[in-house]
Amino acid sequence: MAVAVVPKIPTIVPVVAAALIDPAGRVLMQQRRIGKAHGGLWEFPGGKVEPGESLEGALVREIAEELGVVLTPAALAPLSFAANPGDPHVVLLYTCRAWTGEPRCLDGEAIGWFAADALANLAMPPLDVPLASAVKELIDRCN
Ligand SMILES: Nc1nc2c([nH]c(=O)n2[C@@H]2O[C@H](COP(=O)(O)OP(=O)(O)OP(=O)(O)O)[C@@H](O)[C@H]2O)c(=O)[nH]1
Repeated sequence: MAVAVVPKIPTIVPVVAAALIDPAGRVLMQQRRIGKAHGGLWEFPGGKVEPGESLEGALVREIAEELGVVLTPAALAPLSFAANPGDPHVVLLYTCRAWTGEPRCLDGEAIGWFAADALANLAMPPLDVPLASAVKELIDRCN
């Protein structure tokens, strides 16, 4: 009897990230520190979910660490996720339009606010390309 060979995949690493959208419809992006994986590329702020954390709890923690702002949990809305064969990371993207404080660059190389049309011009990790498109579509519909 033939036995199906199921290719093994690396253990999945869940990553939560946030598209902070301001009242003008601009999106906050963060440039990764030079020297890290994907260094110098622009991504959505966030990071890996730690054992025992909820997705939203991890996102609130990461955003506080990276930007010094407190996200309003009720304002977090799941938008999309992205994964690629061979890459263990799965990025789960939320949008958020309400937070407390002024975002500051505490962890990345730089942060910036970008119009939806400008997102496609940024150099990004591969997983962020479809996520940025989903954010642009949302903003084009809503703003
Ligand atoms: N935060 C974030 N990470 C992303 C995005 N897209 C993407 O491919 N990643 C990848 O997902 C992984 C997240 O790792 P991270 O380094 O930000 O997470 P962390 O803060 O928990 O990290 P640490 O373990 O290095 O301290 C990185 O390999 C990163 O390149 C994104 O939009 N946001």
